[in-house]
Amino acid sequence: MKRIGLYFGTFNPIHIGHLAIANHMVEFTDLDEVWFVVTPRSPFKQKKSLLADNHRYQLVYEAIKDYPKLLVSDIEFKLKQPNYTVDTLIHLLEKYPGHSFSLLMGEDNLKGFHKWKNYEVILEHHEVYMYPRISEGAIAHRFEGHPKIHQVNAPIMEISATFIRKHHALGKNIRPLIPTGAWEYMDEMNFYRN
Ligand SMILES: Nc1ncnc2c1ncn2[C@@H]1O[C@H](COP(=O)(O)OP(=O)(O)OP(=O)(O)O)[C@@H](O)[C@H]1O
Ligand SMILES: O=C(O)c1ccc[n+]([C@@H]2O[C@H](COP(=O)([O-])O)[C@@H](O)[C@H]2O)c1
Repeated sequence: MKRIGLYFGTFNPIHIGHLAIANHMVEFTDLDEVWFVVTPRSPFKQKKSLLADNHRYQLVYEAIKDYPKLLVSDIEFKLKQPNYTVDTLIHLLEKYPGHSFSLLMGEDNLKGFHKWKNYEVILEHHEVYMYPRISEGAIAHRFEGHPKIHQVNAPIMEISATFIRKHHALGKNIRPLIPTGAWEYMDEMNFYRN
């Protein structure tokens, strides 16, 4: 049985913070692979300056192509929007009965996890690997010491895609924040210029 860690996100665009987390998880936990699941529409997010699904997918692909244990998935492209993780997990289990699927989640997202669709169902069937983020608020009591939620001491890199999009459009050099292959594609395609 292959142990897969799922890293859900819009990746608009992918940046070195995402890559560092995915790589840390696959190197320092029992996971065999991490799959970046590119989400067409996240339930709680506005569709602001969101690049087309295939372009965000390609950016992730370019960023991870030299990392054999990291993969990208388009499983959500054909599913109903907004994309609820519980529904995608059901789909993945049907498609890959021989794999086990865990979730990678930042501490910030765990703080809002009780608002996710059927989060109890997710926790019943899947492990969560939580990594630290600088954020406000507290983790809900019900998740503290939860047997399915594992804390991983991954490095904290406080970079956001919003910052990257904004400053790239203003003409700032944000190149070090984007993995090389993804940067080349983004630059060539003129993404987020205005
Ligand atoms: N610097 C970072 N370090 C670790 N995790 C991050 C970082 N930035 C975002 N994440 C997390 O990675 C996942 C995918 O990120 P996503 O692309 O959806 O959001 P984002 O990078 O915060 O983008 P935006 O600024 O457009 O909202 C989310 O769970 C998000 O919380
Ligand atoms: O299933 C849900 O109810 C749900 C609610 C919020 C977020 N998610 C997933 O978490 C991912 C990261 O969320 P966000 O809002 O930090 O970009 C997003 O791409 C979705 O796949 C899922």
